[in-house]
Amino acid sequence: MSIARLTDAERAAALGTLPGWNLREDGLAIVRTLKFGDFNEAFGFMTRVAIEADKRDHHPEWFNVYNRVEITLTTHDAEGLSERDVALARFIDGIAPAA
Ligand SMILES: C[C@H](O)[C@H](O)[C@H]1CNC2=NC(N)=NC(=O)C2=N1
Repeated sequence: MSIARLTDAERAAALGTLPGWNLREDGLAIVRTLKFGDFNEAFGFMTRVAIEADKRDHHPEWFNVYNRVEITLTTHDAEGLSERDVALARFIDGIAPAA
């Protein structure tokens, strides 16, 4: 199933509503780094994201060391950013610790 890549205008509008996220250099993904108190908190968060991501069939690319989680969201099917990335970013923001 294919999904549309956001237009430049749609992408800019979405980023304006996602202050924690930055556009990757190539413009094809959004990224956010989160810090937690310790590994247990970080992995608990990752578990909640993983369960939701699997329900959505939309999965993050991520990297974890101890209390740090770097998340990249992109849509392979769209070869870039889609509304599914924006939706997952909003879910993540909803369970992320206050900055
Ligand atoms: C076959 C399967 O539905 C696809 O590979 C899904 C799974 N998870 C996915 N996750 C992300 N981030 N992008 C995708 O395009 C994607 N596609």
